[in-house]
Formats: sequence, structure tokens, C-alpha cells
Amino acid sequence: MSLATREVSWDVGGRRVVDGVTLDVTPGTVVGLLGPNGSGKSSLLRLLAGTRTPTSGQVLLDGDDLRRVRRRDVARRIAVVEQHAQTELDLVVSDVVRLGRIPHRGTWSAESDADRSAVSEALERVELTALAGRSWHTLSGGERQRVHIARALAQQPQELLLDEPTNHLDVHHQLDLLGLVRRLRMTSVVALHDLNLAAMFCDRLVVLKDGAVVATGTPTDVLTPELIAEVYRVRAVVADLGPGGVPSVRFEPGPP
Ligand SMILES: Nc1ncnc2c1ncn2[C@@H]1O[C@H](COP(=O)(O)OP(=O)(O)OP(=O)(O)O)[C@@H](O)[C@H]1O
Repeated sequence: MSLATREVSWDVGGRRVVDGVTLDVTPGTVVGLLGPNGSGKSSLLRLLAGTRTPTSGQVLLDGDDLRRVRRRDVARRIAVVEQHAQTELDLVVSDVVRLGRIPHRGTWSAESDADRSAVSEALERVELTALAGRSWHTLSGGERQRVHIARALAQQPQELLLDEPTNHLDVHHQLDLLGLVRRLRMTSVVALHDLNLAAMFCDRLVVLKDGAVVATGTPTDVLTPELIAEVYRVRAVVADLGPGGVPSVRFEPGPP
């Protein structure tokens, strides 16, 4: 069952930002959240993480209303990588990754072997072991992004929520990161702008427009020239040329 929403809406500043979204994320699958700037992707991810409370409707974790699940249990289950995540503290890379272990430790308990191995394994998975002792402030944008992913992995969550995780990453690390998310077989919801990456790495796509779901299904079902024109106001040619026959999208100049 994992994560689901039932007619969930969220209003802020007198506006409806998430509008009646119902979705079921099948355990172990990767769901891509698509939609133009301001369509409500980040807001929906925050509702799924329980860091925003719905104005109406429900977010469910294993069938239980998220509002009734203890914060600590949510923190153990769900890891979030926010867009533009920053840290003001002068920490080294391994300290940032270690923050992912907080939900698993008592307030005063010392770091366990399980904590240490989760941190080193997470660093290895994002190819940052060599930078473990480096100060956060000296890292490039892409390296910072990967440290945040490592922090989420060190949390050993069952659900992983990622807001534009490929932002800042070069092509190698974009493919690597989404390949990793897929291989982890965690229940993942990933907001993405790149339609080709979404087609390559997501089992299902959910497309938002003005906070509401306008399409949902497999990449082949969803990524049609008509949908892209309607949602993004862009002309596109879609071919079944991507790896494994997934759709490959090419954009064309001019109005749709
Ligand atoms: N706390 C807030 N106060 C006022 N408006 C907000 C707040 N949070 C979000 N919004 C507005 O809600 C809308 C949806 O924002 P959101 O960040 O969820 O969109 P998004 O699809 O993630 O966009 P992007 O692709 O640009 O990251 C935007 O118009 C945004 O300005």
C-alpha cells in the first residue's frame, strides 16, 4: 500500500495550490511527478512527507492518515530531498550524511556500527567517499546535491521523495542517480522537469497542471505530443526510440 492520497488539496495565500489529487504509489515503484513551474509538484511532495497539512482530503501511509502517524515513525519511513536544500552549519560531508541517522538514534545514544556502515554505504553509492572529510561549503552544486541524496539513503527509508534531484547534475550523474533510485526498489516519488529522464527511469508518471492531475499512467501512455502541448505549451515529436522502447521526446520551436 505504502503512500497514497485521497482527494488531497492544499490552499495557501488564498489560492488552491494542490487541487483534489488522488494517487496510489505501488510499493517498490518509481513515480515521476511532472508539470510546469508552479504546478504544485513540490507542494504535493511536502504533503506526502507530512511537512504540510492538507486543507482537505488525506495522505495515507500504509492506509493510516499521515496526521495520525507519529512524527518519529514518519521520519524513519520517509526520506526527503528538497530542492535547493542548504545547510548553514559548517559541517563536513560525512556529518551531513550522518544527519540521516537521527530518526534511528536515541537523543543521547552514541553512533552504532549500523549508523557508521549506513553512512559509509550511502557515501559510496553516490561516489562521494573521497569527499567524506571535505567541508560542505567547498562543494560544487552537483556534489552538494549528491550529499543530500546520501543523507536520504543513510536514513534507510522505505519511501523516498525527491524534488528535482537531477538539478545541478552533469549527464553522467543524472543517469547514475536515477539509475540508483530505480535499483533501490524503494517506493519513490520524484519531481522531474526532464521528460526523457522521466520516461527512462519511472514506472509511472503523474502530470500536474494548476495543482490538479491531468494525466497518469506509464510513460508511453502519458508522454504524447497532445499532452505535452496542453501542459507545457510546447510542440514535441515523440518516438519509441528510448532505451527499452520508452518514449523519446524531441522539442520543436514555435507554438504548439
Ligand atoms: N508558502 C507559500 N506561500 C504562497 N504561495 C506558495 C507557497 N508555496 C507554494 N506556493 C505557490 O504554489 C504554487 C506551486 O508551487 P510549487 O513549488 O509546489 O510548484 P512546482 O510545481 O514545484 O514548481 P517548480 O517546477 O517551479 O519547482 C506556486 O505558484 C507557488 O508560488
